[in-house]
Amino acid sequence: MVVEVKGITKYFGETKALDDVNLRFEDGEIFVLLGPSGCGKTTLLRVIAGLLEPDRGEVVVNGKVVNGVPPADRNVAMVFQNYALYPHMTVYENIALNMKVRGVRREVIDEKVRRVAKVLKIEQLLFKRPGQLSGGQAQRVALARAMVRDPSVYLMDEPLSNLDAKLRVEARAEIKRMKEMVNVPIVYVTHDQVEAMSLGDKVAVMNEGRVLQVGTPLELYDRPRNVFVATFVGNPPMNVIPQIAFSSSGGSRSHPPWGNTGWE
Ligand SMILES: Nc1ncnc2c1ncn2[C@@H]1O[C@H](COP(=O)(O)OP(=O)(O)OP(=O)(O)O)[C@@H](O)[C@H]1O
Repeated sequence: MVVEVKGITKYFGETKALDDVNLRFEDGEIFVLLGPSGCGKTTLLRVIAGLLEPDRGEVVVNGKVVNGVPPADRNVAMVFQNYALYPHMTVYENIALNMKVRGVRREVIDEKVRRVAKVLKIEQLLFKRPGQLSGGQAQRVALARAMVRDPSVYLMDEPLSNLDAKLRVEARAEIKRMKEMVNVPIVYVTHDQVEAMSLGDKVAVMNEGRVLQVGTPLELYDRPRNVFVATFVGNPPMNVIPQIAFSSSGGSRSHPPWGNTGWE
């Protein structure tokens, strides 16, 4: 499965939430969208899911343009920060619901629910209700519910933000384990650069609706293309030292030493 976004631009009134975004998400990779609040990450996920139509550009799944295809027919699985589990159903019923609605046979449903419950270590929770679960357990149930669907792509919007630090580390390991099993792209939104660097196979750094750089965590860390990426990525953040710009030929200064800092 390959999911691509090509030249995606999206306005909300005067606000340009996305500005000519081009990305390619491939099988078996966790692709992190990293950027500050309001940079357009969630909007991009919603465009991929079909919950929003872009003003310009295309969403392409396995070579086919899916603009205009309703969300229900795009076969995407979304995992949000509020897990949106149905409180009146058991964990088992929550995980099984989508398959049940699609008319999957009961034996097949049972086999899938139990298999995924084993991977995510929630077998002992299957007959509890969401209100009886801790945040970490509820988060695993939400992941399990997404995993049984065999989607073309997983879209995850800060799914771990409600967890405490220790649980978050464990949950990241679970998402990595999940990646080994599902073999479709996982697009993962976060504003937390530690999460991005530890989870992402590839990371796109976004700001103000634009993608500033795409690379592996190491590439972004070692060779940031601009000051925004350099200061946003890495912990502790990189120090940026103003440099006086000289022209390369003739030794004459292109800027007075007290003036231009040499970077944007
Ligand atoms: N439904 C909407 N109506 C109007 N403006 C919107 C709407 N959704 C998003 N925006 C604006 O579009 C821009 C991008 O928002 P988006 O939610 O995609 O950012 P984000 O990077 O996901 O932020 P956060 O990390 O805070 O969720 C913001 O300026 C936001 O105010």
